[in-house]
Formats: sequence, C-alpha cells, structure tokens
Amino acid sequence: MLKIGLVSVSDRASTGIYEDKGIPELVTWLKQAIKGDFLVETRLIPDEQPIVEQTLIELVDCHCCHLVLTTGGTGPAKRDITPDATLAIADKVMPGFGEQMRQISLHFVPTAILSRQVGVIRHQTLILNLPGQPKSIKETLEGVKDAAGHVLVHGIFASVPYCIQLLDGPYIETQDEIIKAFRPKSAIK
Ligand SMILES: Nc1ncnc2c1ncn2[C@@H]1O[C@H](COP(=O)(O)OP(=O)(O)OP(=O)(O)O)[C@@H](O)[C@H]1O
Ligand SMILES: Nc1nc2c(c(=O)[nH]1)N[C@H]1C(S)=C(S)[C@@H](COP(=O)(O)O)O[C@H]1N2
Repeated sequence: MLKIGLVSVSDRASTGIYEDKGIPELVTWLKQAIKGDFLVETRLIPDEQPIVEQTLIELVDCHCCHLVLTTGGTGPAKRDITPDATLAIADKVMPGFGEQMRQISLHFVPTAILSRQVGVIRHQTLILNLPGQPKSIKETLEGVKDAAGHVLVHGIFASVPYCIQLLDGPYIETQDEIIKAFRPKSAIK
C-alpha cells in the first residue's frame, strides 16, 4: 500500500506556540486527491538540521515511505534549513520540482522566489519540500486554475504518480477534478 511521510518543520508549531496546520492541510488535500487508501506517517519537528535529516532518513529507510512531503523552513532566514537537510540526505536532485513550485507560487505571491524548496530522491523515495504557509500546500500541489477550474499551470502532484511508478512504487490514481496525473500512454495501466 502507498505510504506517505508528512513532516511539518516549524519551531513555533512544534513547541505549541501555535497549532500545527501543516499536517492537517496535507492530509486533507491528499485524501481529496488520491483514489484509494494510503498510510501516513507524520512528524512535527523544529527547524534543526540534524533533526530534519534524521526524520527524513527514518521515514525513507525504516518506514519505507514512497513519498515524503515536508512543509516549512524553505526560506532565507537563519533557521530555515529544510532544503539543506533534504539535499544532505539525497541520492539525486530533481530540480524540476523546485522550479515548477516557484513558477506556480508566483501566481499567488511575489515572494515565491524566497522559497529554496527542492525535490530529491533518496533510495526509491521521492521527497518534496513545500513552503510553510498552510495555504501554499494546496497551491503548489494542485497548481493554478481559472474560475471555471481549467488548469493554467500544472500542480506538481500531476507528476508525482509517474515518478513513484518509475521508482517501482505503487500505481497511484488521482481524482482528475483535483489533480490529473500525467503518464506516457505506455505507462498507463
Ligand atoms: N506548521 C504551521 N502551522 C500553522 N501555521 C504555520 C505553520 N508554519 C508556518 N505557518 C504560518 O506561515 C507563516 C510563515 O511560515 P514560516 O515557515 O516562514 O514560519 P517561521 O516564521 O519560520 O516560524 P516557525 O518555524 O516557527 O513556524 C508563519 O508565520 C505562520 O503564520
Ligand atoms: N504557494 C505559495 N508559495 C509560497 C508562499 C505562499 O504563501 N504560497 N510564501 C512564500 C514566502 S512569503 C516565503 S518566505 C517562502 C518560504 O517560506 P517557508 O520558510 O515558510 O518555507 O515561501 C514562499 N512560497
């Protein structure tokens, strides 16, 4: 079964200064977008690079998550270290994910360029950094649509099922009205 790791990286949410909205937002969106059941493994942690690295390693190496989504800590501030931790434990960098997320986010906020978010592969797991603003989760995963719901810029989740398929993970189907998964014809089952 598909297993997804969800990591909220936030000093304030992890110490209870505010309630974490990252993980609930991720779970809500994924439940709407993915057809069928999946398991989630969640972590709420502070912006400490060794802790972020250890958490990602654990979710990939011990829990065998097919996909890990992080939220928070992608900006330029001193304690924003999520992309650095992600790159430190990566086998391969997937630059298209970061590029596409910044393209999408520019449709919502001019400060999109401040996110250093990356996509990487460790072993057979895709790891993607999302910004910390809870609303940015839906924005980047789902992309930009017009008032009639037509896609203007593809959300990054359109590419996630095929990427996981190429990594020998489970075949993921999505709800087209939320996000239409793209695959080459030869890869459609
Ligand atoms: N996990 C979260 N839950 C709820 N709101 C959040 C969360 N992370 C971020 N936010 C909101 O988004 C804003 C920008 O997020 P950012 O990751 O830059 O936070 P931050 O200023 O680094 O602080 P922290 O790491 O303590 O969340 C925050 O000020 C907060 O309002
Ligand atoms: N889609 C989207 N992307 C976004 C944002 C947003 O609100 N929506 N906020 C931006 C801002 S203000 C910052 S500082 C960077 C980094 O945010 P982070 O440190 O919370 O990860 O993400 C950017 N990307």
